[in-house]
Amino acid sequence: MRLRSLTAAQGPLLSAGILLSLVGTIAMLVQPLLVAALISTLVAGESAAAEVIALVVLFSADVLCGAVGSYLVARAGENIVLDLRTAVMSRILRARIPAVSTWDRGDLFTRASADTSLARVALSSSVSQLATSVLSVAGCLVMMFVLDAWLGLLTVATIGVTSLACVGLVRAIRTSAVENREHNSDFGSVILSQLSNLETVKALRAEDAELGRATAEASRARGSGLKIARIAALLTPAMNVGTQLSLALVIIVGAARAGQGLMALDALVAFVLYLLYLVSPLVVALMSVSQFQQGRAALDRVGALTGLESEMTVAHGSGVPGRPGLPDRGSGAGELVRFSDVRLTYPGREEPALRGVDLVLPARGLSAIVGPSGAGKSTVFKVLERFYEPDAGSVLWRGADIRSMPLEELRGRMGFVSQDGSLMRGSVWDNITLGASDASRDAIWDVLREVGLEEAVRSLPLGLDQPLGDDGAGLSGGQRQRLALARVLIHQPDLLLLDEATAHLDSDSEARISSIIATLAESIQVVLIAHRLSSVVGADQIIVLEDGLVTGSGRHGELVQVHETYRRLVSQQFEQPVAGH
Ligand SMILES: Nc1ncnc2c1ncn2[C@@H]1O[C@H](COP(=O)(O)OP(=O)(O)OP(=O)(O)O)[C@@H](O)[C@H]1O
Repeated sequence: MRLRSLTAAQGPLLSAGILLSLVGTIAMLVQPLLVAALISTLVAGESAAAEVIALVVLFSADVLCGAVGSYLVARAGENIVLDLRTAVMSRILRARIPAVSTWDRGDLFTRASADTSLARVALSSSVSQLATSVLSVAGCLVMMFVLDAWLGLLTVATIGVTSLACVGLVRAIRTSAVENREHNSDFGSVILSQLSNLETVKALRAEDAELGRATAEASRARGSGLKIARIAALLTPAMNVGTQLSLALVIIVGAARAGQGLMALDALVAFVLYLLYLVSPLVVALMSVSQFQQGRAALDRVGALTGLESEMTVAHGSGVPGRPGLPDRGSGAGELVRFSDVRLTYPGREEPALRGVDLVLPARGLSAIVGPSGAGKSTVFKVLERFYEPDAGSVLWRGADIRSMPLEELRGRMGFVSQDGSLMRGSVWDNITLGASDASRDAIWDVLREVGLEEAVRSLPLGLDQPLGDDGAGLSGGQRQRLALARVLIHQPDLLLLDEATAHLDSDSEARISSIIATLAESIQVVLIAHRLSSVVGADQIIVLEDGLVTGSGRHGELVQVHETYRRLVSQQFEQPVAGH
């Protein structure tokens, strides 16, 4: 993401807007001169029609150019925000999982939403305001010196001292703006985590504590926001004092000079008009420098996301020989996946999650990975999906190293369903076509039928267009899981990975999903991670993972005979005494 090039793309629009605003400013600058000419003509008792017409034209040009110019600048600003947001989201969505997981989610959220919006101020409106106001100030000063150099010097001396004092205020605003962005971001992180865990907060009766946490963060943001407001509030009055002082001096000295015949009366009127015109652009110039500083603080935060490492940089051939592209479905001797001595330690962790895993998944059938909590079961899936790269060892897909394959195609051959199904905001249709935008209506109904959801979806008030909310609200837990299953089946995967996909379901829903899985396992490889061993006893292969190592594999009957940990897990689940007996 190159911020400069994003702004450069809007350069023509921004320049056109600034140019028009400048034309408007020039039209404004000429007005006092015309007023002076009008006065002299009237005093001389001549016709002032030409001056009046010229004044009307100038006023109209001032208004029209100013309005169109500021619209173009605003448009360029909105375009910059859009480009910036697209670039930021492309960075985030294409980043490597380990790179993203080092960031706080709320922080990423604020950078992508609020900070990109503030960046617009820095890149468009404040730049344009600065250009027009600096031109106005310079133009006014030049005209004032042309009218009367002594009065000009007097003005520069009084207003100059005030402006210098204000520059210090602007610097202080920048420091507070950086602090305020951080505080707002912290507040965003807190509310994001609270919104994602609203039910847990309620169940734990932690509303008051959480409200306290949110209020504390909001108060910190208010504190730094007020600090900015206090400094910014001083800017205009400080400038006003300078102007009033200068106005009083100009009128006194000007009147004296006019009395001595050193200055014409119409020139004095024009001078005073220029002085009045000078104040507002001067304040705007200072304010836009302060706004620019605030926008820069936001822009720096957005720019920091350029450091997110993209998956594209690790997607292909990390020094691993092998032809690119996915191997044919027939290759690999009926073997779909082979892990050989796979080792992985998560970034920032000392203990490895996988210590040399060896396993084989055939092209068809049902495999289960079982083992104690923290044994590394989910990590096996993460390695397969290439969310994390192993530190050592290799993973083969139909005989070819997965590092030599296009990431998109590799993931396209796998379907992954997590514990909660992770439905997205949107309709049933949006969820099923996620990553499969070209799926036909018939194909969608086919997969819904396959997972036994056709009736349920047809009975929804809006059918496929029924909005589901963030977590699929509107569907039962079992239906959500089946919808998540339908969403991956539409891609016709060769390998289905189910991470505790039935953990939250009642036995009826679990049985329905188990029967769907059994049917699928006749044609593809299905791998289950399951704590409930009842769902894996019929598996063709059960892999026992302990502390990052495969300590056994086989069918249920065999493992019960020979594997100590598996026997213990089975006895814990099937032979628990019933409460009260
Ligand atoms: N993103 C991560 N960053 C750092 N450590 C992690 C991460 N994910 C998992 N771990 C650690 O790696 C080890 C294996 O985790 P994993 O989730 O694979 O275990 P699991 O067998 O699936 O556990 P469970 O059955 O409880 O879900 C654990 O010690 C865990 O704390």
